[in-house]
Amino acid sequence: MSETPDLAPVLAAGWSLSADQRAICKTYRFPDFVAAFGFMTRAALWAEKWNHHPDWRNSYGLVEVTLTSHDAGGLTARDLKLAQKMDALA
Ligand SMILES: C[C@H](O)[C@H](O)[C@H]1CNC2=NC(N)=NC(=O)C2=N1
Repeated sequence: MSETPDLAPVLAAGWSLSADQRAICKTYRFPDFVAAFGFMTRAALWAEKWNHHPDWRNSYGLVEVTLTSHDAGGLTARDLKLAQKMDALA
């Protein structure tokens, strides 16, 4: 973790640390595809604005998100910031 972010707030919010500790993950569940994709669309606009993009998978109302800073090879404050934004948008 190059910028040694404080993970406590996002872990308390339901994110989990990957086994290699280089990413945080969370699964969101929405009532249907439109709600899930609406969330993804709102999150995508923030991701693009901040030039920090999620790795994610969607299946109907489910959105599995992994956040890591590929350029840093691990977690940075950018992941925490996007995680908190995604929670606010969900
Ligand atoms: C060229 C551009 O700045 C990079 O590809 C950005 C874009 N979004 C990114 N998102 C994430 N999560 N990690 C990165 O390293 C990253 N790099």
